[in-house]
Amino acid sequence: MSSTTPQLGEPLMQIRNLDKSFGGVKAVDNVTMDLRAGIVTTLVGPNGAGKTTFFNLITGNLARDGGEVTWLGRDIAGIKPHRIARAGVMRTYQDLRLFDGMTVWENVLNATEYGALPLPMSSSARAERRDRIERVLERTGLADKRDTRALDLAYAERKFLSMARIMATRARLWLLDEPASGLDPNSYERFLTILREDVAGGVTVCIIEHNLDIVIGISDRIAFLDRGKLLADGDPQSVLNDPELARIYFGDRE
Ligand SMILES: Nc1ncnc2c1ncn2[C@@H]1O[C@H](COP(=O)(O)OP(=O)(O)OP(=O)(O)O)[C@@H](O)[C@H]1O
Repeated sequence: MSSTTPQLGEPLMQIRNLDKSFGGVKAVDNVTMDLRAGIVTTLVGPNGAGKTTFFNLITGNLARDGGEVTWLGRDIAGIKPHRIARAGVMRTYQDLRLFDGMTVWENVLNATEYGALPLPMSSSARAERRDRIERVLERTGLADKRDTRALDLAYAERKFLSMARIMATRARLWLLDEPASGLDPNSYERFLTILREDVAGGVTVCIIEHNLDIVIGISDRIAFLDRGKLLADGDPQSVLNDPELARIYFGDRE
């Protein structure tokens, strides 16, 4: 897939009338939204709202029932997840999906092989990639753990390894599924710093998050899903101050 260079605020990914049902459950119901260059969009909503299913649909992990998803103007229907990743759309998973028997270094290296890199690589490209991984390990606090197996890392280190895998690629869109859940305050600050730096460097982020402090701390825009439907999509204050959405979010609906 080729790539063009959208300017700040232009749509990178356009999602139109996206649908997915599991049996009788409409997990994603006619969702239309844009993910715009350089913008942090937070997906919020109660458990079972369809947030992870939405990610699975736009990364090619699940086949949609209907609707359209374009990346840099091209329809990505039927394209395999690894090819969508290579085109610049990378994700994390709630359950992280690290390679537990591989070291930190090997986990990150593996991700760069699925990221938006031209293959095969010249020796200078390999050296550049090595430097990039070094820098990412420094920023995520994993430099001293490079030879440690993922299995032997602490909880927060595993979360950062899943971030490092994305950071080391040249992905332009990061889809993060609860990346900060359960982090201690120091780790959380490190996470926010990384996110802010990389967004300033041009990365676009869509993040699923339940913690409202985090949502307020990072969002340019909030998309609110409930029972598969996109109920709101706008600036953080207007979404968070909507009493009806608060009722749904906090479980006090009629
Ligand atoms: N593979 C599947 N098979 C059947 N039903 C599914 C499947 N995946 C999701 N669902 C259902 O689709 C709906 C949306 O689930 P999804 O996991 O996308 O919600 P979510 O907003 O990510 O929830 P949470 O915040 O709890 O992670 C739920 O009713 C869920 O039970």
